[in-house]
Amino acid sequence: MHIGMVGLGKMGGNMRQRIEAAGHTVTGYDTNPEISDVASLAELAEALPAGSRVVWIMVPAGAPTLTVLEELATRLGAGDLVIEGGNSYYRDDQTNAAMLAERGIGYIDAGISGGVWGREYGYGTMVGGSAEDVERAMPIFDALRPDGPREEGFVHAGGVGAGHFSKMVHNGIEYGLMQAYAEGYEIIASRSDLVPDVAAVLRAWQRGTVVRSWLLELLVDALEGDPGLASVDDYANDSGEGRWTLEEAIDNAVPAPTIAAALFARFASRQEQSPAMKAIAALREEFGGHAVRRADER
Ligand SMILES: O=C(CO)[C@H](O)[C@H](O)COP(=O)(O)O
Repeated sequence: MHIGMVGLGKMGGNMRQRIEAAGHTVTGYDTNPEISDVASLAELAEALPAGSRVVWIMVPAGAPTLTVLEELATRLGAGDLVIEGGNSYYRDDQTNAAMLAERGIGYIDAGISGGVWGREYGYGTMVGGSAEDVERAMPIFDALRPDGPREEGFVHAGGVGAGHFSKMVHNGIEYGLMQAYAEGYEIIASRSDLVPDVAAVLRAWQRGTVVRSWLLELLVDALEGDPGLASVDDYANDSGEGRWTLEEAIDNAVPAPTIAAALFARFASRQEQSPAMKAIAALREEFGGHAVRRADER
């Protein structure tokens, strides 16, 4: 197949290489002219066969994705297909698909997991859209997914939105798993008098144990590269998927305390001081006369 790829950053650029390694042709567009094959989205559309163009969008979620979609709506036409591969909110997919459908342009939302390692190991791929559109793009999905049985690295999860919905929940789980490993790491590290090499314990968990996983391997790699994670600040950002997962849990009255705690722990990491903990310390003093550590005693 010959497809267009919009966004050639660390995800799109690597995905392009994996698609090409499988024998397909990719014409790429990026706002960075040094890595772009064409100068504009208009040129990208011209480089592909009209009426059967497939264009994969791999740019940051939100405004950048919407900007590309709005321009592609004017550059593509009936019979063409857009695959949106960023971490977009699944309800936005439904709006975007309706906007493109008015022009006869198909739409697939693709949740992609694999990070910077995906080029080598393949990308776990979750898609939403019509059976016809998904079938048409299947050679590309097959190129991207990990080697092995298709159903263990790819799913056509449902209609438009189902791919990004599945990826959103995947990322919510990611929050909870990372938080559990991080807390376990801190508890072991707090007893360096008893266990002097925390990384050795985590490394030993990589085989045979019930908590072995790729995230655990990555944590061991990080600790081996930077013992004690000395160069990393204790500040954790989030890109929105954990929040959306929790909004969905609330809307459907699904208890999700682990994912909620993991998200709130990230919020706490961004505070220099905690107004809530100040209030707790002040209240303990008010009702019980309990000692308060003053701000200048830090
Ligand atoms: O999709 C991913 C991994 O599966 C991204 O790395 C993820 O979006 C990072 O999310 P956050 O910034 O919220 O931790």
